[in-house]
Amino acid sequence: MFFRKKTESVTEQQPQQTSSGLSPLDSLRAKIEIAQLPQEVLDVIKNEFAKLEKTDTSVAEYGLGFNYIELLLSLPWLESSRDRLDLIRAQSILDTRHFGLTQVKQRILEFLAAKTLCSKARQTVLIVDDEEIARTNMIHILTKDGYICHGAGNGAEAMTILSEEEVDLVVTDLKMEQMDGLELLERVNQIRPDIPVIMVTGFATVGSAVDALKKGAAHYLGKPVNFDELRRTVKEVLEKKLFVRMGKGPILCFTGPPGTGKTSVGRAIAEALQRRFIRISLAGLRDEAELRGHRRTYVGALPGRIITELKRVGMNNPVFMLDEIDKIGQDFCGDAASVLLEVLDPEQNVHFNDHYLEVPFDLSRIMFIATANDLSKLPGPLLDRMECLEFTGYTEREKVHIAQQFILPRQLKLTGLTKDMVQFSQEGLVRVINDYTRESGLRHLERKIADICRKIALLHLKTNGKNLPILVDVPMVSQLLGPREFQREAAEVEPQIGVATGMVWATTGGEIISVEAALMPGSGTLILTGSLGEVLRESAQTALSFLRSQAGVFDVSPVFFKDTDIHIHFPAGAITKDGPSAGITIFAALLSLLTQKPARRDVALTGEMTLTGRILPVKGIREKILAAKRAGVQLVLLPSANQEEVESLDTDVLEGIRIQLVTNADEIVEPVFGRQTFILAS
Ligand SMILES: Nc1ncnc2c1ncn2[C@@H]1O[C@H](COP(=O)(O)OP(=O)(O)OP(=O)(O)O)[C@@H](O)[C@H]1O
Repeated sequence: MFFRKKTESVTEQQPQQTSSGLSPLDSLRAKIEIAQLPQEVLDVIKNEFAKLEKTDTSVAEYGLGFNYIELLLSLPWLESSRDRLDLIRAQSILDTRHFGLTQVKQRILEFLAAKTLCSKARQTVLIVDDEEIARTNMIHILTKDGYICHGAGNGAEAMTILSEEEVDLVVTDLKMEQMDGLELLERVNQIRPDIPVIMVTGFATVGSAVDALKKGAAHYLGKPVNFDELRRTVKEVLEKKLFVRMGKGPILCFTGPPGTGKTSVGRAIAEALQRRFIRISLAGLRDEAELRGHRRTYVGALPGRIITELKRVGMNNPVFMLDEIDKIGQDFCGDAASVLLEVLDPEQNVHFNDHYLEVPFDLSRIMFIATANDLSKLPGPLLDRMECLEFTGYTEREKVHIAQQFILPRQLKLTGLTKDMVQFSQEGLVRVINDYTRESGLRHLERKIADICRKIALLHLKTNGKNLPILVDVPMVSQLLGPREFQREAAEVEPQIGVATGMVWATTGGEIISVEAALMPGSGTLILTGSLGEVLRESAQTALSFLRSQAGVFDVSPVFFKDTDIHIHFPAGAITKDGPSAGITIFAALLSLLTQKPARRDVALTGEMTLTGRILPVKGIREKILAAKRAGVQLVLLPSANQEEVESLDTDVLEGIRIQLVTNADEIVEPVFGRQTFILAS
């Protein structure tokens, strides 16, 4: 056996001889000899291999060292796919895969346009050499490769050119009159640290090379210059710079409720660019080591998920989606924001340190996209670096359209059915959307349609293909999916005393909540229950105080809180509720309770309330209106300050629902309780 004892699980997988007849060690040596890797990685591998040769195959370190070298050899250090920067094609891919999302698509195309221009701009190289022939030859070779080249005979001339021209790279001789290469390097580092310098010299010694690299040279070439090596090095250094430049700018972060197309748009971007696509979920990530790997000294150490995924796809420039970045575990061990910034920031991720690898890996070529349902959960420094694109919930009409155009064809294909075998009526789809799903996105709708397709496939086989095509209309939907799962709760319940309908924004999109208030003998205590955050508790206090201070205006007893307790409850404990936007709904529930007048349940409210009864603007208007429509609400009361947002909404969103804007708390009385229900004291 090749490995024994402690590394038994590794042992069994390692053959004594490879299929080529070589021992595993010889086979590894052969792989190292032909490997095309960056020099610093090769150095580490060779070092490690030398240790391996001296290690007894029976000890655990042998297996660990072997696996380590194999991993280093298998990573895509230099393998990148060539970007296809064709905007018309990108637009067509985005359009054929996704309905709507106009603003998101537009922003993505702008993003790709900037990248296209950036990648097409010619880069400029400054060649500094006192030997005219060497300088001219280098200029000739690099000009042929498409670079704009300038020449200088010494460091001083080079500094003049640098002050006048935009230069991307300096290639300089070491020994020169007036100002030599090292001094030039130091000056460039001081005034333009973003310009890399490649040092070329005929007096190549290890000492001078180390000196130049220590002072910050990007590379070191011996003289006479091997032109192939020069071209390769210049290309490598400039490409790196270009990737950093292209990667600069904000990181895209897709936000919005689940199932609104964030992941599939990410996939479409990868397809448009012809890059590989990786998606990892950060939900519940607890330990920095899951991203960055464990140090090799730990038993069972492994590289982190980023490196593991790069190895899997074999390219170093995929579109990498960091899903649910807002759901990193609360008990994260280490500083989540700084790890993510190190991964995402092109300035820092050029030298990404995976603890297992020990050699920095360059992540700057990767196009990272983050997704989040709730931006408020993101640490500030991280949020600052991101450009957020909002994916909003879909209207019923949009859902029907997407189901017909995208989801249905996909599900029919997956179940082996065709359009000739099964047809969905529009009403059938609307029934599925309204009675079997309650969501902003399309996740459950897709699941329900898949469910129907599977049932029809079974029916088809049982009946030997008779009764084709099967029409999925309203009765068929009920027959296949059983009793409806959701009710239009606002439309179908009677008005009740002490209960008002509100709209809240949750990470799953807009939601309808009912706020319940009850009065009981007590000592003037306000009891609040139902997964409430601190801000919401304060809103309840404010609404109560406003009502107490204005008791006469609203025709309630001025001492209603003397020998009583008031309990306000927010059912649907699973939705965590916070934020000030329920203030006006709490007020409506309290007013109903204290005046003993039932509040209309098909009127939904949202708005922050001040102690003087003013109604302040709130967020998530579109999502809240969509949620109200899903629940069968007839009239929505919104703060007047949200008027502009309401006016910018698509007609599709506003169809089938009435909107009334309100500025003060007393304006809600008539719509919620009906005309002349009780008299407001003037
Ligand atoms: N505008 C759209 N056009 C066509 N299909 C869509 C659209 N939006 C979403 N879909 C489809 O809905 C399904 C769910 O989308 P996706 O997985 O991308 O959602 P998501 O926003 O990433 O959800 P989560 O936040 O849960 O990860 C996918 O099958 C996707 O193709």
